[in-house]
Amino acid sequence: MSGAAPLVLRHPDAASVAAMTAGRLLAAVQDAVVERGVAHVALTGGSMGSALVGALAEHRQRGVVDWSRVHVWWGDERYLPAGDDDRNDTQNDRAGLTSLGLVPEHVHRVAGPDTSASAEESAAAYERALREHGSGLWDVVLLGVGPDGHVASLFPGHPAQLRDDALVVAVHDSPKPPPVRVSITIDCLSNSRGVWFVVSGGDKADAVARGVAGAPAAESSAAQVRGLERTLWLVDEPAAARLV
Ligand SMILES: O=C(O)[C@H](O)[C@@H](O)[C@H](O)[C@H](O)COP(=O)(O)O
Repeated sequence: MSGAAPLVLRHPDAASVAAMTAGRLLAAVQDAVVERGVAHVALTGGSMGSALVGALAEHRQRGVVDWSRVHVWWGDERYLPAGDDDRNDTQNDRAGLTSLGLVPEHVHRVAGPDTSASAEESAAAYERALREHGSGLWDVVLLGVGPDGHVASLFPGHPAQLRDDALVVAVHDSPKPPPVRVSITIDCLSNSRGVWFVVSGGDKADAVARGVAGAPAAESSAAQVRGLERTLWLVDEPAAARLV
């Protein structure tokens, strides 16, 4: 398994994971903007994804970042109309994303059925946007982790999990509702300086242990993703319960 070995950072609870990750992300984004003039971050859905955005929006030091130079993307999106309550970007917006000072053109949203004919068409469009507006290397990819070890919309044992013929794929019959999604692939997620897993809750303890240990793909999508420079597992104590 190539990439940086996982580094586990334990926190007392979910709020602490979100707050500490927000501080780390501000620093990483500031470094990227100062060093390279731009930062590309892939956000995650789920409760920890929105908790992180909320912590960013409330962070007293959020103003240190020139947000006009930051591009945000989503590691996955539910294939639902723009503004739908169950979309990851809608939930992130409501958590405070739109208060950061991002340039709307740098907030790269996945097309839903209201602006695309299919999830496949939406995935192809998102891939084109990545190739055209991305930097070829993520600065930070943020990933929540499901109890089954899924990340983004890549589920162990699902046909889309190990697709390596595209950067972005359509996902049907998702075990986690809603059933149709668009997801960045494992290879593309791994093409990042940093991959940061943000995980809380005892129901994730097995998934965290398998992810950190490098379990096979049939048991863990998380274990297949590592950053080129850093792989961080930002977890609370309940989620760390099965770590040796
Ligand atoms: O679209 C999604 O559902 C998310 O991207 C998904 O991958 C999420 O990150 C995990 O299911 C963890 O979700 P929680 O943090 O809510 O447990």
